[in-house]
Amino acid sequence: MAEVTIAGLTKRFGDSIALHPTDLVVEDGEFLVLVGPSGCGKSTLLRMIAGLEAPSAGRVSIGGLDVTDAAPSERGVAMVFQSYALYPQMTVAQNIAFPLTVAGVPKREIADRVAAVAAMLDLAPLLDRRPRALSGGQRQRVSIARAVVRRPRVLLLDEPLSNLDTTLRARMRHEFARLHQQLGSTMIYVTHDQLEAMTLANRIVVMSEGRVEQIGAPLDVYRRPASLAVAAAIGSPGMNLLPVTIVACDADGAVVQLPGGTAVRTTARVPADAIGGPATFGIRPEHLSPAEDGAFAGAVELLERLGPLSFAHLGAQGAVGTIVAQLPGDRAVTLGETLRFAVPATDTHLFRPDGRVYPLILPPSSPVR
Ligand SMILES: Nc1ncnc2c1ncn2[C@@H]1O[C@H](COP(=O)(O)OP(=O)(O)OP(=O)(O)O)[C@@H](O)[C@H]1O
Repeated sequence: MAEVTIAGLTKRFGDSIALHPTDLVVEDGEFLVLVGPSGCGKSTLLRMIAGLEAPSAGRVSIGGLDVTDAAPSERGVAMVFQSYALYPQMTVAQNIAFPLTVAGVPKREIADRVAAVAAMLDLAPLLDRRPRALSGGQRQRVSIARAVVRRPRVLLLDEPLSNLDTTLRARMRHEFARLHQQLGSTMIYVTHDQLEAMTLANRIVVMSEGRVEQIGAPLDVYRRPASLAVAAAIGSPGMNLLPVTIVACDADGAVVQLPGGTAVRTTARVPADAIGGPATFGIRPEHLSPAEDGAFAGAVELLERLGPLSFAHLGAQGAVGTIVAQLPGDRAVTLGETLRFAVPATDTHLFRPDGRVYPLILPPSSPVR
């Protein structure tokens, strides 16, 4: 078993707090992704699990054993970093074998294990090469092979793809998904790339300013962000955000006034004392549906054609940045043209002034789309 449990884990650097007290249970065999903006504490949390950083408070257990005071080598974990420090004078096979050689594993077993890992990561034809004769993606695969050859109970990955180009990143994302299926080991993966988080994770942990903001399955977090910080971290292009005034709330939810004066319905439940007050209204680009008589209008300032779909950037009064609407790829659009969109109440989000989301009113029978 390699469940990872952290309890009250905290890290201070002098007067600043990199990680506020945090509790988290990573299930055995789970692929957990820590995501969030630069400086939010992802690497610090990972390094404390690895034993590379000592916590200021709190405990770390792996497989039911408290390892808080154990050396990194005694934890049964392996870590893959963004920069893959391979030994230049060694061949690929020797690089992969290195941790086993150091541990005194018999030569015959080393050869078998290196061959098995090389086959898993498509490195077999490259075993006799030196690192300088490899591409970036191949080098990163060697560093992953070197980590997994030890058969760690937990594999920790800190932005392992951030030095690679887009095509290689996509390919390596598939490799990680496959590797996880084959190894079945617990994986904790740090990234600031929400696409990696969405596609790889069993569960995402969204962090902001040294705190866990939300934990959940990728689609649940995408559909129901618990705060503005989560809405900003998950989704590309991001959620459209507009400052609004709450004008009413009835059994179906709150009605808000957009900066241009238009009233829009939401399914948010707000307390009576919030009526008349400010809030932040959110809607994702794919939920602004073109409609002649739609409540929301904006002039097209920029059009990004991606092929199957396009993103129209609209000038909109009071918006945080431009408003982005997703359109069919073949939709004819002229720059400067004003487009109108319906704003379906069930696809809206409403955030309190402190950034937390207002709860939603949904009839018990209605499925969460
Ligand atoms: N050794 C250190 N000494 C002082 N402050 C540190 C140290 N390491 C990290 N920090 C601070 O702790 C905070 C969290 O850093 P951390 O590296 O965990 O963030 P991150 O979310 O992994 O960011 P990134 O995506 O940029 O790697 C940051 O404010 C950082 O400046």
